[in-house]
Amino acid sequence: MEVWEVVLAGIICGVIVVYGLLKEANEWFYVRRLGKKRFYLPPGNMGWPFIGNMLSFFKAFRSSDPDSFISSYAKRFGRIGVYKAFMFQSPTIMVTVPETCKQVLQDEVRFKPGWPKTTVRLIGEKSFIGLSYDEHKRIRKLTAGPINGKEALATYLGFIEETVVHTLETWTVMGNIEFLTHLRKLTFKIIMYIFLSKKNDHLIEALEREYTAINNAVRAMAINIPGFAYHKALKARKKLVDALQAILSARRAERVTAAPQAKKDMTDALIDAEDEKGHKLSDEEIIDILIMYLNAGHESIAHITMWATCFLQEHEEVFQKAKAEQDEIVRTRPQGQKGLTLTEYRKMTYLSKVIDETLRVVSISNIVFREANNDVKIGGYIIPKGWKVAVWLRNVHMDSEVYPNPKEFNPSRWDGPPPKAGTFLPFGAGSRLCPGNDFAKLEISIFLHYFLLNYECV
Ligand code: HEM
Repeated sequence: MEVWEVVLAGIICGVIVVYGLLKEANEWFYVRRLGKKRFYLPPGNMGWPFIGNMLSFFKAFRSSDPDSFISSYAKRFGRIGVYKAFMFQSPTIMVTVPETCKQVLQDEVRFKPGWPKTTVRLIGEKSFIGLSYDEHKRIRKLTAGPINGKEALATYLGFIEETVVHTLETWTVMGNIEFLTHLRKLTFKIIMYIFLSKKNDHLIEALEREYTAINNAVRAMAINIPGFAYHKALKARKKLVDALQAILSARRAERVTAAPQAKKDMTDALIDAEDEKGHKLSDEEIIDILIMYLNAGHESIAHITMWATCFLQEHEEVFQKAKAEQDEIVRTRPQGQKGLTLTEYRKMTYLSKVIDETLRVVSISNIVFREANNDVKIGGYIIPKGWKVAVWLRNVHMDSEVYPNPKEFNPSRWDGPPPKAGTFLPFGAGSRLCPGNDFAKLEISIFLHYFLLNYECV
């Protein structure tokens, strides 16, 4: 054998050994240390050191078939709805079918929020995703009613309507517009008014830009180097914190000198909030809660509104049916009544199906994260204490056993009785169910009402 052949054989053997070692590294490091418990882990694979399964995850979400990542597990291991993986730098159990997702979301004792550290750093340690069990309950009670309650919806309806009508009129004279960008501006304007009573366009545009930078990085690799999305997002968060601190300080100063206001917004409610021991929220806590609410309260609505508008445009029959319903609402309106009422909104039954179908097909919050407080048995397998749980809401909505022909946009699939518990989770479930779900549907409906009556995209 020639020397070069020996060297080449050595290199090939070396590469194979290193490949094998790297491929098993996460398995040895995270799985073997579980002792006998490891035999009760669900099937799956732990991917490569540090990056785990993230390369195939990103590849799928950048392709035209984002569901290929999770469906590859079902193909390899069967539709068992629980798989092990290594994602966002943590050993993770992925739950993917209605039964397992529901079990995790409804168990707030054995599961706490488990968002990747990088997401928590962007949204805030003191925001909802970082709050302890008791703090979370208190802040929910304080903020969910004033957003989603019947009285709140009736109060906000007028402002949402006025802003939508004005914005649509402005767009018609702007020529070609980037639809999502402008929808984001619209939805941000609305949430800024509700939380901070701010109508200043310049301020709203500046803050919305920072949110766009944050949202671009929520699912990006956490590389804090200039030029990378995560680095830009951290800088954007700092700017947001500074701007909100200035607003909050000004509000506190105003409240000392000015007479008490009859009209209070959510910032006032957060300043006034007190627990049973008389503790008030610090500025840091209020700012993180605001950062999360302002973000959650505009980004998803903008995306769902955009998709619903596109689906309506693409499906002539659905468009005509939805338009007929809105025409009828206006036609039967009492004389002299200007604008929409909550009663009219409740009559938009077909439009509600269009929105639910959009929420299902798009599944904008495709995954939510938890962490196991203890070893938890699920579907006959174990989720070890400290492991993350990725609750794959999108997979529930794309499950052909629940929704035949799941990729098809078909509002009529909602004609029958309401969906079975755990099969429709666009807003999550359990104690962390989205507190803005009714508000979101109201805002999307108002936009679509005016769009259907007076406009079309060209
Ligand atoms: C189409 C629109 C929306 C969608 C699809 C959506 C989806 C979701 C989902 C899936 C969760 C659950 C997260 C989890 O279980 O960890 C959630 C939580 C949350 N959402 Fe929404 N959301 C929308 C609109 C809104 C609006 C309008 C607001 C505020 C006005 C809002 C505020 C929040 C907050 C504060 C949480 C955290 C709740 C908690 O941890 O207790 N969302 N949202």
